[in-house]
Amino acid sequence: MSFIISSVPCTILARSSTRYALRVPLLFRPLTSRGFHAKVKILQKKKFHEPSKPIRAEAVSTPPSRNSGKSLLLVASLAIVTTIASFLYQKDEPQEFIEEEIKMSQTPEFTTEQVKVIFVLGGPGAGKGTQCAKLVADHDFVHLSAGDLLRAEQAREGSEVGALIKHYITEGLIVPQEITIQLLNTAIKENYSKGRQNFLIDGFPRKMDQAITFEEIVVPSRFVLFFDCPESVMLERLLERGKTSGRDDDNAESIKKRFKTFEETSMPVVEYFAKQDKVVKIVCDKSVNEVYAEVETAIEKRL
Ligand SMILES: Nc1ncnc2c1ncn2[C@@H]1O[C@H](COP(=O)(O)OP(=O)(O)O)[C@@H](O)[C@H]1O
Ligand SMILES: O=c1ccn([C@@H]2O[C@H](COP(=O)(O)OP(=O)(O)O)[C@@H](O)[C@H]2O)c(=O)[nH]1
Repeated sequence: MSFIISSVPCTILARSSTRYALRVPLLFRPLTSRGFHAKVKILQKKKFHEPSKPIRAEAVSTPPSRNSGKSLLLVASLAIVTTIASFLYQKDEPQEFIEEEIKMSQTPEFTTEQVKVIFVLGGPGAGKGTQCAKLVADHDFVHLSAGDLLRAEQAREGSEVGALIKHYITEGLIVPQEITIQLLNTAIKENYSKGRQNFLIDGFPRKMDQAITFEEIVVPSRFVLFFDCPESVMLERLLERGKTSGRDDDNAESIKKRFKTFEETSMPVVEYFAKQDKVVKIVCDKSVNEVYAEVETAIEKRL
């Protein structure tokens, strides 16, 4: 098997860590696989548990007794061991996973003939879900909303990542790509096995790492529908949606955070695809049907 570590363009690779390049192929494993769970456990530890205090700190605060020569030696040894252990703990992956990851190739799971993906991007409340629903009603598309998949996983009984997802969504942050891409990849595979080939991937990718990883290991996208909408319009729509959506993040505080994340983290993704001439911009501050007319034209031209 060839040892291709990454085909990411150098400029992008330079911005990401080497460990990122090694990490990517974990996503080929099913949601229940050992590798995925190991990765998720690492994520949970990183986000929700402070590393335990080194024993050294407690030892120093205890005054040594007179015949404490041996104890001091023991404490010193423990301090060294603890420091080494905590250093190792901070390192993400156990070595065995890194080695396993390097061995896996990075050919996308599907060709662009097998699976046609349109990324649907735009700020929160821009109307992505509304337009996707209309496309599904009129055309042969599978609509995969990354947010819906994450919310379903969050609500799934026994999910090991439910709490983690809830935290990220409420804070308006982007859930680690390992989770989202795994969910999308599984959904695409399931639908492809039933003969479905056209996919609207709604609200994804929202971060550069997701964009690169998905195209490298799942399938390159055909093009991007980008819903361009003023924040004031999105805010009004989200607050209205919040009255009935039951979503944890359709409230003023979360919305503010989501806008910030969109500008800082997701707009660079739109710009990245725009440089590849893959973005069709849709002005969405119009009626649903007017927006839809533009969307249909774009689909006819680009798919
Ligand atoms: N063109 C539009 N004009 C007015 N309201 C809209 C329009 N498009 C969507 N909405 C409403 O705005 C809210 C957000 O739309 P939604 O499709 O859920 O956005 P997104 O998926 O981008 O977060 C929904 O309540 C929806 O009914
Ligand atoms: O690829 C994704 C898509 C969504 N989210 C999270 O899910 C939330 C809701 O996304 P969704 O697309 O459902 O709603 P929108 O904010 O576009 O209305 C986002 O704010 C993120 O916290 C994420 O982490 N990664």
